[in-house]
Amino acid sequence: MGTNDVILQGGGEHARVVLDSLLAQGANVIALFDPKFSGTLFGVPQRGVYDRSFRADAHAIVAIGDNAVRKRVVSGTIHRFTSTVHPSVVMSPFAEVGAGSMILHGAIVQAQARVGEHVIVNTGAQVDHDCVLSDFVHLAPGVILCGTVQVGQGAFVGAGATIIPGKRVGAWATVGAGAVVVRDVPDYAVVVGNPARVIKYNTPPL
Ligand SMILES: CC(=O)SCCNC(=O)CCNC(=O)[C@H](O)C(C)(C)COP(=O)(O)OP(=O)(O)OC[C@H]1O[C@@H](n2cnc3c(N)ncnc32)[C@H](O)[C@@H]1OP(=O)(O)O
Repeated sequence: MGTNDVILQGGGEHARVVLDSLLAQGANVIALFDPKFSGTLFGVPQRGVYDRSFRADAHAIVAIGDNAVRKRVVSGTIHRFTSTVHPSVVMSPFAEVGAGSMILHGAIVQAQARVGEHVIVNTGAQVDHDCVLSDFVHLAPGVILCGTVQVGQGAFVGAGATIIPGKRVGAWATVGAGAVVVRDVPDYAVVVGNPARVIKYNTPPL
């Protein structure tokens, strides 16, 4: 019993690295909830559909990579949220990380960066000084955010993309893998290439 006890919503691919991160931190992960899975994952029981009454004292993380799905599942979760920061992360003591966020293996979060709630900073991603990440953002592996970049709610930045200082990625926008963002990205825009250009627009999430 106690605040070190954690449950995960989600049992798929992203949940594996989140579970790995929590176990490396010494968290006591007591259950995974996902209707698609049963059995165990890394020794943790997978209990199927989310049980709102299960161990109300435990904390939760929604370990789902898709930003819109993660937002929806967060709104249906009544457990209090915790976050995970893998021990290999370089985290400035002057950075902030919100509840439910996942700062994964080898990431760097620099001074005065502000990471919102339910954000994923994936393997080896770099968030430099004074960046602001809104809730439900996902930075894929190897992303580089230079200083003072802003990323709007629900935006997804693909693997290895770079965003130069001071630019803004709009809400629910998508930055393609390997893109170099040199000007602001509008809300919902999908941008690719170097320099990144808009190729289409995402549908706003329900
Ligand atoms: C641990 C983890 O794995 S976390 C997950 C990490 N995942 C990623 O980083 C995935 C990033 N996703 C991408 O880059 C995708 O290609 C997206 C989201 C940009 C576009 O995907 P889709 O909407 O399916 O677009 P689609 O594949 O139809 O491509 C549309 C056009 O853009 C081009 N394009 C797509 N992605 C890129 C890219 N990253 N860079 C340059 N051009 C691209 C395509 O070649 C195509 O061009 P064409 O119309 O001339 O043929």
